[in-house]
Amino acid sequence: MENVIELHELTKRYGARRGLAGLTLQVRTGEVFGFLGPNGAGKSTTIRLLLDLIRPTSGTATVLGLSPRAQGMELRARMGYLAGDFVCDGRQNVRGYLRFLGALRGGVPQQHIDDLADRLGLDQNTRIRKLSKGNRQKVGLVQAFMHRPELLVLDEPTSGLDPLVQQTFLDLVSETAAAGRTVFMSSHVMSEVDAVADRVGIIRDGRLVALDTVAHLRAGAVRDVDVTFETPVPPHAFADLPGADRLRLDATCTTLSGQVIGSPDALIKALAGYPVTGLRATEPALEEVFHSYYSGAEAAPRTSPSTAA
Ligand SMILES: Nc1ncnc2c1ncn2[C@@H]1O[C@H](COP(=O)(O)OP(=O)(O)OP(=O)(O)O)[C@@H](O)[C@H]1O
Repeated sequence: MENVIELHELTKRYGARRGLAGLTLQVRTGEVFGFLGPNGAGKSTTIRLLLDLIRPTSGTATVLGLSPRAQGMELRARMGYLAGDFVCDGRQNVRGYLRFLGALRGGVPQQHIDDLADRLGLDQNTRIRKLSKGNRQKVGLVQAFMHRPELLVLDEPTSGLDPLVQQTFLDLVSETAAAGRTVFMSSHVMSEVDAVADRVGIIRDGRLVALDTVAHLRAGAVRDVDVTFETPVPPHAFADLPGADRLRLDATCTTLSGQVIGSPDALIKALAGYPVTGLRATEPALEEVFHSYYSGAEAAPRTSPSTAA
């Protein structure tokens, strides 16, 4: 199966409100797909439609080759799901609750549960209602991963988790993908999507506004650079570089500063002809690329006030 999720012209209206407006999207087997978008964009609506928790107004969704509506039971056994508003029965302790869910899924080895709980730092002896928000979220993560499903659908999975646990979560996602399984996760945290996703879809007002590989998005991202030279370089030394209008040589011709879009390869090769004493380059600001989609602009490079070198 090439595509684990296939959405075709999926539309959901809530009365007069629009939840989704004709979403067409494919998620490939074995990829980590990051689903991004501002508040109210339609991420949770999409995810609920995948699980048949709500029904579309029109359009179709196919998950693992099955219909969420007609084959929901089979589908849920093969999926792991973490809801954005994960709630669980507060009376049980964590171990009892996870065992119960494992039994519902046809039996999950206790070792899987214990390993996940240990890695996430979740005490299974605590009563669920006594858990903090972050620890409840860990319960949600364990139950989503514990049966090693073919497809994980995670709605805002790191909400409430501290940075160390977030990193453990990212490791779990990477290991899942390495094992050939698929992860579809919504997120507001661009850095985590940047860290683990193969592809990113950005949704706004119920529509897909961008769909690309993270590598490709990064190729259009901006780096700030500063270079200092031991002796002055010719005033037009870098004027022929692609994007040279974003680079500025100072009056003494000993400092070059500005921005590079995408690969810095051409700049590095041009610098090799001169005595460089200092070089600073920031990580590509992928967040800016995302934000340009969020706010409605195309992913155009930001405009620069700098003058040509
Ligand atoms: N049960 C509902 N009744 C009415 N409108 C709804 C309902 N659920 C969602 N909506 C509307 O549908 C749109 C999409 O909401 P959705 O929850 O899918 O967005 P989201 O991208 O998950 O947002 P967030 O990041 O805030 O969780 C919003 O305008 C929201 O107000």
